[in-house]
Amino acid sequence: MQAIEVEGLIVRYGEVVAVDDLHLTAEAGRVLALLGPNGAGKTSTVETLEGYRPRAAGSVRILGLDPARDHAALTARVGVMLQRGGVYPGMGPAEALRLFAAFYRRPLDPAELLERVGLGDVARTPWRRLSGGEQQRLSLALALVGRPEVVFLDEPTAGVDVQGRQVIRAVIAGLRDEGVCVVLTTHQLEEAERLADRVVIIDHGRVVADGSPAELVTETAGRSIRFGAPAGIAVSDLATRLGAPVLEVDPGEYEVQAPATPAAVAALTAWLAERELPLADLRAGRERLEDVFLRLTATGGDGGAS
Ligand SMILES: Nc1ncnc2c1ncn2[C@@H]1O[C@H](COP(=O)(O)OP(=O)(O)OP(=O)(O)O)[C@@H](O)[C@H]1O
Repeated sequence: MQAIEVEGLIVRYGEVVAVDDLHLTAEAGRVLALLGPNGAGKTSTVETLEGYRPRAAGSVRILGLDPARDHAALTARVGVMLQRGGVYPGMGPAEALRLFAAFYRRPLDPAELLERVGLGDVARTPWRRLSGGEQQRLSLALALVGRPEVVFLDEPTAGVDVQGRQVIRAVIAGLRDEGVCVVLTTHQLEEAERLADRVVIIDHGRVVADGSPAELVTETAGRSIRFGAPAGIAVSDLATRLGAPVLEVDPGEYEVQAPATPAAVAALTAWLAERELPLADLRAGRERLEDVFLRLTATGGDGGAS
């Protein structure tokens, strides 16, 4: 059984279709990152999966249950990390965690959990005096105290410093090892690349790509050659030589729109050498996840479904 199964999900706000026939599955012991530009439908999707938003159509199963119908049963098994907030301003992390722990039958030990998220030293500091990064780590701890089997994390490392990010990454890796299904939404592609086993890119309420970070970048590997050279060089005869369009995509950054075969790369470097032009950079291989993301979401969502 998949931890999460979504089929044909549609979420509407009046006339606005925020989620449009979305299909998604997620496994236990895996970290799935939901990526998409602003307004893509990530929050609407996640809130529906959490059982806080009604759906217009489609089927959603979380641990085999329907989050709308079986909300109470799922609350005990699903952890939701909210963007800060949710804690009385005068309450310290230790007290907040003890309070939340009391809602669950088999909670984690609050003191141990505080150490795990690196808040042992500020256990008694009132919430309003915690730094943004500490508040964020407390939100994470609150989502985990009930030993959830599925966890939804909304931008878990947003506004967190480097050390704090490392703590959060380690906690997420630990959840995966314990067999928890982790779904995180993020705008930080590097974070998705680093943390997630699987990345699902959403645009206009639909899935436009789905795969491991490596699959997403290799799928598109070698479709073009990028090189850096002096800005403004005349590239029309290079295009003729290669039999493919050559564009200056940014000043001094060029793209040959042809497969990155050894012959094409050799012809390109020979052409530069004949003109004694320096080669600042040459990329014939993989795109970064960011390039994949921009390409898939820049054209109105028709960049190619998986
Ligand atoms: N309460 C609402 N009423 C009307 N339209 C809404 C409402 N909430 C969201 N929308 C619209 O639905 C679409 C999807 O929004 P959603 O918040 O799910 O996207 P998102 O991917 O989470 O965006 P972001 O990255 O900005 O958080 C957007 O066009 C948004 O304007």
